Amino acid sequence: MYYEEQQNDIEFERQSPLAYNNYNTFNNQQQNQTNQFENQNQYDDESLIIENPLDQTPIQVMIRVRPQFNIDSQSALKIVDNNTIYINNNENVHSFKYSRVFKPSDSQETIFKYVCEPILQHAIQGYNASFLVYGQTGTGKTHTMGLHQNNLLEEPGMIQHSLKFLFDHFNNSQLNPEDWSISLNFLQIYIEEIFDLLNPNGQKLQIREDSESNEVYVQDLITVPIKNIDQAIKLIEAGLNQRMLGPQNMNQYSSRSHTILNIYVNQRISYSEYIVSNIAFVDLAGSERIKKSNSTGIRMEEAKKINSSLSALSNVISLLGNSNQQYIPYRDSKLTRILQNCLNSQSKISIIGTIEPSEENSFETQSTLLFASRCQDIQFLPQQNLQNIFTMNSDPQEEIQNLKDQIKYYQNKIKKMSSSISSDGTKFAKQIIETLKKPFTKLGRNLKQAQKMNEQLHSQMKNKKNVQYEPLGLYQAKIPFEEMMQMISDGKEQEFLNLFEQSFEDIFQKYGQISLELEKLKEINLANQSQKAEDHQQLTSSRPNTKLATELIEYYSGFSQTLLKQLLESEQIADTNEKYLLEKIEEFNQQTQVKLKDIVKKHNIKELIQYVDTFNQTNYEKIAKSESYRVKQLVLQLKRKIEEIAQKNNDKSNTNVKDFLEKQRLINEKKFMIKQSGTPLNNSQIVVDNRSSMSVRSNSSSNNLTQQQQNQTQINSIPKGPSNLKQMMNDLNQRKKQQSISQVNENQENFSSQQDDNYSSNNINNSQSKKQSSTPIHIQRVKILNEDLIEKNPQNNFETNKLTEQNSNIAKTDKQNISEKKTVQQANQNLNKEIQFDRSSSSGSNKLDYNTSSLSPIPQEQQLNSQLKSGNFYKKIQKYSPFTDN
Ligand SMILES: Nc1ncnc2c1ncn2[C@@H]1O[C@H](COP(=O)(O)OP(=O)(O)OP(=O)(O)O)[C@@H](O)[C@H]1O
Repeated sequence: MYYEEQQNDIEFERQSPLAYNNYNTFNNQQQNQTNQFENQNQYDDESLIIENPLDQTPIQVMIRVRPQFNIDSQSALKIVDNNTIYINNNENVHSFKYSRVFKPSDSQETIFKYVCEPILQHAIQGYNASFLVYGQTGTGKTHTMGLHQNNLLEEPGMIQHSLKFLFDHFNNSQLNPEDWSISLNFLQIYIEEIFDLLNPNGQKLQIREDSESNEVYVQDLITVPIKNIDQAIKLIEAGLNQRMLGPQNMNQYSSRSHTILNIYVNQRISYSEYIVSNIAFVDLAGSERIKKSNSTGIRMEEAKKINSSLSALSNVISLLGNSNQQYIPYRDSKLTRILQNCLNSQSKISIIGTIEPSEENSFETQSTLLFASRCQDIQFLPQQNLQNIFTMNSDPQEEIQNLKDQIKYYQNKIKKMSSSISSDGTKFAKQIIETLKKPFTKLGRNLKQAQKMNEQLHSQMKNKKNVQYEPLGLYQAKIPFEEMMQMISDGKEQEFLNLFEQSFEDIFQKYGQISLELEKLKEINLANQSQKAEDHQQLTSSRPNTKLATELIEYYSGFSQTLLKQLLESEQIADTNEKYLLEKIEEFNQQTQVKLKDIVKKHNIKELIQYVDTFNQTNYEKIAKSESYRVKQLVLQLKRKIEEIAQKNNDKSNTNVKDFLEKQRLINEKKFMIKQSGTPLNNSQIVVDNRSSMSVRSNSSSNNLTQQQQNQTQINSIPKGPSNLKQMMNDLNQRKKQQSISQVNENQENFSSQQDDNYSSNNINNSQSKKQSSTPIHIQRVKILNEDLIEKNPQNNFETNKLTEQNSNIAKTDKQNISEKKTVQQANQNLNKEIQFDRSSSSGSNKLDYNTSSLSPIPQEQQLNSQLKSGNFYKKIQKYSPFTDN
């Protein structure tokens, strides 16, 4: 029964893709009456939210747009509403519709609420479910899943939220703890081989099928029962350490394998009955074009396998929705085979295509959008070619809003960062101690040796005559590491710093004492002429100074390297040039060593401590803040961009308004003049009253001359002389000319005279307005000769309107002309491309048999548009497979 309902849903969508919105709204209305899931009511305001997954289609396809990192690049995307997105792929603008389009500002929590929660509700009733993230490398698949190795708890994604949801659900349920359990396994498919991420011995695993239940399973894959979310996180963390990552041109930490985390929910529903549901979280490897990523060798092999398995996945998913399809090619790839239990029409499948806005990746973005469309098995909605209807981001307010959203997102990130700085501080202090432990212990050992040696010398001295010498005391220094650690754990940072400084000073004082003592011994020795040469030798070489100095330098460079490494790691996002980093480390080490050697030589403990302090402080601050600094910079840049856009918009609208008002004024005057005359200029005889009056007489009967000739004659017959109107017309002509020049300059447009001619012959109105506007008109006063004629004669009215129209054309800027020409040119180009494409294509069905030369520009454009509307154009785009490297 349920299956039948689902099939009906699918059929409905297939028959009427356009009605998808209505269907959802209708569906929501129905569900509102019988909504079993009270806790989902909070999303009722969103009309297209999945309210009750049981009544929905098995596949939900969504798009998540990542924030744009490269803000210098133009955005190729426009999110129209919760379901629609436009992409501008440089040639055309295409529209796509999905169950949901998530904006860059949508949080991880929002994704969980909309994508996972309804499906998990379904899963805990015993159904299988799968969540898949698909997209170009670096667009946020791993982020969406929450599988970034060091961020499992800091930026929880779908997995962490889902685990929490499941544990919360069962802990608060009526079920006895022994009647439910959750377990998980974690695997990766790398170059078509399966590896268990929870089993470090790295054996390749095989897929098997249970002969009785026909269930597919991975042999020897370890499934671990988990009691709480902490255990789960630890397991996932351990698994992620084994995941295949590869430095990829497009993403530094690119995942080169498909990763599948299976969560199994077991529930005992009666004395003898259990239900088990399998929820699969699939982080697909990043799709990429091999050419663009410059992959070679093993990377190329990886990329090929990734692309072919993604292709198989797309096939399987698109066939699932087809009720007539008997055979689903699960065996085409390991990915589809493993997911067989969750990828079927009885399970819930949720696919998120991840994309990013920048223009340079628009090709890949379009591939993801096409893949997603194909998966939802809903025919593409009629693809409007929106070219020249709107320009991407043409609305500055919208662009500003978009940037503001981004700022909000980054400001939240900064807030989070600053709250984590103090915990970073504790982490950092612990690291310092760990780093210090070794060199301090060594220093302690050195001191012991020095003390021993000193005692020896002391006894030697004692035996010598005339020597006045008292040893200074014990030199052994104990560093209270345990105590320090405790202080850090208790958050007593100040106390720790005091103790640290004190111990440090203590050890250096002792070091100083030894030096002093040895100096003294040396003096005595030298004073004692009887001292043998070898005694002297022994004394000098055994000075612990050198040893200590070396130790110190070693310790400091080790320590500083650790700091530097952290610093550079946090800066890596900003600069990933490895050579540059190595040089920086080298330079830094040299500087530190020189400085330290210098300090050690001087035995200046205070300076040394000071140096360490400032060094630590500046570096620590840098480490802790470099990331937030980067983000702050980004926010600043975004704000500047907003100002720029607002400024531009202001300037533009100001000039637009001024221009518009001026033009309006001139046009009105002209209209007024014509109205007063009652007869259009081009169809009347103008009688000039030399005593500053001019009469216009209807001339509809005297039509021997062509319209243009008449105009010209009439205009030429107007006596030249200064007047306001003349001035105005001249001004208008002048301004139009200037506007046209600047417009042309601005757009770098160069139309050949040939094109101009062609164009003007096809556009009489424009050519006339051009000619009229470029001819100075000298009118002093216009007098109506025959008012009645105009009122009574419809022909005259028509002509008046026509002239008014022509005159208003004068005020049309050349910009419009240019853009119209552009439309025509572009349409021509597109059509030519299409025709070429079709000629080279073997498929005859879409073949266009246009004779380009016989077509005037405007009909060509119409044909192209109708072709686009009928879907032919789109079908061709569909032929492109996102996985083949063209
Ligand atoms: N929605 C988002 N908001 C903020 N940052 C994001 C978002 N999506 C991705 N990122 C950041 O972008 C970078 C790349 O994301 P991620 O590694 O998740 O991409 P991916 O698609 O999994 O790439 P690959 O396929 O190469 O593994 C990461 O630093 C991640 O934190």
